[in-house]
Amino acid sequence: MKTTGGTDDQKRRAGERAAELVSDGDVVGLGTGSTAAHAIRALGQAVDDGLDLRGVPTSFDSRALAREAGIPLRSLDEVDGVDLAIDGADQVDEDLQAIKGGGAAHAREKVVDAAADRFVVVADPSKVTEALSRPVPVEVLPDAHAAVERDLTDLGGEPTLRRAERKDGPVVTDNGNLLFDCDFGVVDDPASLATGLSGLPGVVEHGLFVGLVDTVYVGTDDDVEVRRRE
Ligand SMILES: O=C(CO)[C@H](O)[C@H](O)COP(=O)(O)O
Repeated sequence: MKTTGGTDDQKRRAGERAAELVSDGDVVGLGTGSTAAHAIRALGQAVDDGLDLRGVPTSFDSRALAREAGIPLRSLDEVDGVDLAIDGADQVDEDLQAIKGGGAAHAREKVVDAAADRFVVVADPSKVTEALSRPVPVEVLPDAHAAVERDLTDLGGEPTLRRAERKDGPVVTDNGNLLFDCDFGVVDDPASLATGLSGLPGVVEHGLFVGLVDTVYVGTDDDVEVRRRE
């Protein structure tokens, strides 16, 4: 369930500008998706030019891309901390609360992004909204999917099992789990919905990122707009 209302140029501007934040010696969380990919490629170029950094990938795809770009990689348990994480988002509101998981990678993304001293979202203008309203991705243990589906409905959502596009059957995440996209309409109180979702047995992780994002880089047609959490 990918959305991509913005242009590749807008995404590239955001990703490349965020990559400039990385300093020599940094450990960098490498996000997933088409916008974060621009940051990964720019970091690969910086490594080529002599920058010393280690990347912590958030998904199968970001690992493959970073490897191809020549970025030295580490897993989260091999580093003492993460200086900066750069990742995309499906929607981000005025308080820098975000919905992620369009690429089904939000569980690992949340672990890496939350571990970072600074978490920067890179986005195009189509991702910026007054209030979060996209369906929230919810990763679930396969054996629990029927029970979680009922619980999500009880929470006021309309869950849809995400199905694979080029295979019969559901999307299976990098962690071997299933995924619901759960429509809650406009999310008036993301923090309380996040608490409710985290409390459901069988839920591995949900795509609401509340209180985690420090800065958003929005690539426009000719510049990058920077939004910071107050
Ligand atoms: O959360 C994500 C993956 O799980 C992505 O960061 C999000 O879907 C944005 O992707 P893109 O930059 O391609 O629009």
